[in-house]
Amino acid sequence: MSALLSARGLRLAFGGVKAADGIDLDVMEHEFLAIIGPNGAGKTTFINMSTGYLRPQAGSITYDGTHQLLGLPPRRIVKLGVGRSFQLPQLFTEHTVLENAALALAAREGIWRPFAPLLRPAIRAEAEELLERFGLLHLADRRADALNEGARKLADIAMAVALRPRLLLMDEPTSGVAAADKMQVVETLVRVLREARVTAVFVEHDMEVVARFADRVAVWGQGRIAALGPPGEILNDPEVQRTVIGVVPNAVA
Ligand SMILES: Nc1ncnc2c1ncn2[C@@H]1O[C@H](COP(=O)(O)OP(=O)(O)OP(=O)(O)O)[C@@H](O)[C@H]1O
Repeated sequence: MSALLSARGLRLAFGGVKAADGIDLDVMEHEFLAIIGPNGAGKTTFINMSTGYLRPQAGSITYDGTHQLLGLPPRRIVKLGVGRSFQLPQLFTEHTVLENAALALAAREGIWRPFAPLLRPAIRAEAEELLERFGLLHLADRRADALNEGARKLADIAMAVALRPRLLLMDEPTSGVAAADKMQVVETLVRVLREARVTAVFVEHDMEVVARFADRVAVWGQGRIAALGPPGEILNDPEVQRTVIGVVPNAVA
């Protein structure tokens, strides 16, 4: 496996707060890498720096061996194959799930006229196929603001997947999802992303989700990576259990 994303020496301070204090990280092609850590550790900042939403004061982020991401605007980074989802889903709430999917596909194709996408049979068919993969086809005609949080999160990630990313960075893909729905959402995500051979980085506070989803776990603490390794090792590390505030990790097989 080779590194798809390589971060080196990332530094970013907001006043006296060091949100990134020397981040070195390789994300390996096809892996699912979880980022865990206490509130304010700099997890979202790393995603924001990798996707063009924040520019570090020092360091580099190389994508696919050749592309230097720093300084590129978010849209260019998406075009290179780096997608993201946000903690709060970014759907067009007054549109249906099918319209949202079609709009994402149309954006990928450079079609920006509102409503036109669904008039194109090829886009409509691809939108339906996308929703089918995410188990959302039965909700195609539902307005996005009428979905429960689990479906909303999946629909949001479906829009990111519509852009055909090679690397997808997800900020808390299960936050706000009812406990009863959480594992179903995770199972769907794992299946779709594995099938599409997408490399995934995701920030997560639920250690059960991390144990189920991650190949490796990176522990963030005060802008630094405090530990990195397989979930069985990291989640059972007493130091990690102590420092990842408010989380008592379940035993991992
Ligand atoms: N745009 C900004 N301006 C000022 N301070 C910021 C900005 N973005 C982040 N910070 C600060 O940087 C630190 C790291 O924030 P970040 O959101 O990356 O943490 P996090 O680990 O994602 O936390 P959480 O788990 O609560 O989402 C925090 O102290 C935060 O207040």
